[in-house]
Amino acid sequence: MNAVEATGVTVRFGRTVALDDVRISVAEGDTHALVGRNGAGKSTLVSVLTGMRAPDAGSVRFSGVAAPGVADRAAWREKVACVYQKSTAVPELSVAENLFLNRQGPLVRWKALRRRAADLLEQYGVAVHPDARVADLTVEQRQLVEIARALSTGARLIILDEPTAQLDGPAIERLFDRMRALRAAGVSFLFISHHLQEVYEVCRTVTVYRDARHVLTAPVAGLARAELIEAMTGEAGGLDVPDGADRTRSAQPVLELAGLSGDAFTDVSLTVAAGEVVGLAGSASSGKHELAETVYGLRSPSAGSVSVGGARVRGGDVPAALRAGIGCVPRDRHHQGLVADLSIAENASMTVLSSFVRRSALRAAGRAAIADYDIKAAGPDQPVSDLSGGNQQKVVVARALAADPAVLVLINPTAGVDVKSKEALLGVVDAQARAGRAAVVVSDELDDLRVCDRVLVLFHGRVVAEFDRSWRDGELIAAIEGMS
Ligand SMILES: Nc1ncnc2c1ncn2[C@@H]1O[C@H](COP(=O)(O)OP(=O)(O)OP(=O)(O)O)[C@@H](O)[C@H]1O
Repeated sequence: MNAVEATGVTVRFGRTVALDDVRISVAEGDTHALVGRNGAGKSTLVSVLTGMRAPDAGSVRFSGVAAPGVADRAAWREKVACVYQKSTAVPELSVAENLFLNRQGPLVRWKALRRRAADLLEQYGVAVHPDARVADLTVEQRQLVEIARALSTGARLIILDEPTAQLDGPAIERLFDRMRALRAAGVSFLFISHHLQEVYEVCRTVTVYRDARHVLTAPVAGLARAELIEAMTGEAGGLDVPDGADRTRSAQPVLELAGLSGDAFTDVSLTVAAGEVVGLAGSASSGKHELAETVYGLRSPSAGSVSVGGARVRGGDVPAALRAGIGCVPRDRHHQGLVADLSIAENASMTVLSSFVRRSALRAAGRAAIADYDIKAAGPDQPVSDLSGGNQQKVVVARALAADPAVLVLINPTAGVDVKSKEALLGVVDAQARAGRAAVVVSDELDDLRVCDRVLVLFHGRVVAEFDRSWRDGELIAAIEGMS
């Protein structure tokens, strides 16, 4: 029996066909991966499978029974739940309130509700207090609360949309252990990820979509990585992430941090030379994000200084950092990244907007960004809100580079970006370094760090290790986890 079976699904947005007669079936108790390049149609399928959007054609059945009508939200919640990268929980409410949101009757009996919440959390082994505010939970805790909520409404199919994007290594392992235990209890998962090694680690079956079409469904065991990538890209041949080993760098310092301290990090001194790429790695609590955000002016330092080309940059002032030549790819494209209603051309040129007098020049710059960064879009005038997540991320990178900054600070630059586009984005970082720019790459993705000349590891706010190019995966991971 299939937990869910969708057939002949077509979805159109104006002239864009997001899904073209696709199918998917997730067997009961299976963990089924859905992969594909940015814009392939994965999120659109999720919206159909969760009843958020009625397809233009096609049908969905859960355990052989036709799906409820789109308006009947409660009926959908009993069938399927999706844990998105961005939380759908209400941050100001408590865990207990979120667990029973839309479920308690007209009379809310708080004491009973709290007790039921405590029982439920215990049943699913979620170590979170029912009175805790959701805003105060970690990403991992929040995901577990959402999974417990889904299971308690009776849903036996859980969709995880890039669940590991914001988790560190140990939290990812804990999530996978939990998925395996739930699978043994008959829960089915549809797992969406751009990390193919995760697909191999936790999934049994994989489906590939390409350009809105179904291309392949196969057992994961026995499917070679090269075959999987070929199904996704339509091209034979592996991937080639540039490692920049042949890059030359000068001794000329560009970015200098002197005794920099701030939110969650202490006394960091670092010099990045022209043509050099420095990686910053560390767990979620290591302070690496706060350090990078202080460098590009989002946070104020409590001590120390940031200088570019010998000139000190005013702290806590993003426009001042930009004027000093520091371009950034921020952590969260939803909040600090893009203006959803503006076009690709406008967003990509935001850092240099005043230099465009003519609309045609702006559009030409937008067209160039689409070509350079491999953005799947209808054209430069398309609002970024219409783009898939990975394609929005590419616009953020294009924007950071438009002003031709002397220093690039990139936080998780390839988050949500498909394997093939990752190659292109890291190629851009490599090319920038070759052109004499300096770059700081903040990431735990080993592929992102391979483009770096050296990698600093932070632990509890301090630099605890430094690796040159010859690092091995195991030793870097051990240092990130504080075991070196
Ligand atoms: N609201 C919308 N209006 C117009 N086009 C849209 C809209 N939502 C999605 N699209 C288009 O539909 C196509 C499929 O997008 P979708 O978000 O499903 O891709 P995806 O496979 O999830 O990509 P990613 O890996 O980047 O998240 C894309 O071409 C996208 O631009």
